[in-house]
Amino acid sequence: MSDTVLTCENVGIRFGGLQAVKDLNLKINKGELLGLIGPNGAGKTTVFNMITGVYAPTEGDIILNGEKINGFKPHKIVESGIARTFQNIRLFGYLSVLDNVKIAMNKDMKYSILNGMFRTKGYWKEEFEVNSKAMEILKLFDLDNYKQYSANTLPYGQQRKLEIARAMATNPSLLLLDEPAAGMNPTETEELMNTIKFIRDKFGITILLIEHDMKLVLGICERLMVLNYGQVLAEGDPIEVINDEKVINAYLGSGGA
Ligand SMILES: Nc1ncnc2c1ncn2[C@@H]1O[C@H](COP(=O)(O)OP(=O)(O)OP(=O)(O)O)[C@@H](O)[C@H]1O
Repeated sequence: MSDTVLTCENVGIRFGGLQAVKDLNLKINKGELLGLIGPNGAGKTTVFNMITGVYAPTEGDIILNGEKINGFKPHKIVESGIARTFQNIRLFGYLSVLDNVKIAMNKDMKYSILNGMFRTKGYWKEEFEVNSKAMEILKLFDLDNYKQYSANTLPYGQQRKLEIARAMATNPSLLLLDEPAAGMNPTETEELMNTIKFIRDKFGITILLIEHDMKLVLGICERLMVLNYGQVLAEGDPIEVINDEKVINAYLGSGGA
């Protein structure tokens, strides 16, 4: 079996007259940590939106573990094994930390509405299992002590961590992180870097990451791809890529995004 988890073949998308992404060719191998960078408006989030089924590409194919997934609805993409976090935190703020993780595990639950209404033995058994699994995940992220807190009462860095924990609860083979360090202070960013490395090493999960924070990018990414005006400008070893003249010029041209 191939080690490739995700392939994008000549992927593109057009919004009216704007070609937001063009001829994207991308391969990510199992366990790889790949960074997707580029100036503001380069098309990075649009790539995530196509991979996760928010937008269907107007050109090309997206293949996950050998299966063509372009055109799948977002919930089907989650079932296929892709999880993501967003630029702006999207937690259920008034729900508990534990419930935020349990909701993400919904796709694994099998009990029917009737089982739930009448609180059958099957319901309690499944509820117990889901609870235990959610607690295990919270422990991994050092969030178990906050399980009863409303998500929106956690400090910012912990909320970002909870988002990743929630994404991991869907048991993905590919995790997409959209600017996970946005708004974090240096200590929180450092902790986040350790968390990302930890989940990659512990679960052998494949991670594609959009980030503007170069310390984080260079600290954890093994390979970088740079987008500019929707096209790949450079790709390869992170240090070589960020020293590439084309890349420097693209960032300077955008005001150093
Ligand atoms: N739904 C949409 N309709 C029209 N244009 C869109 C849509 N989504 C994105 N775009 C445009 O596509 C281009 C790429 O946007 P995108 O958000 O992917 O960039 P980005 O690299 O993620 O930027 P940033 O770093 O600022 O988040 C931009 O010109 C944007 O305005």
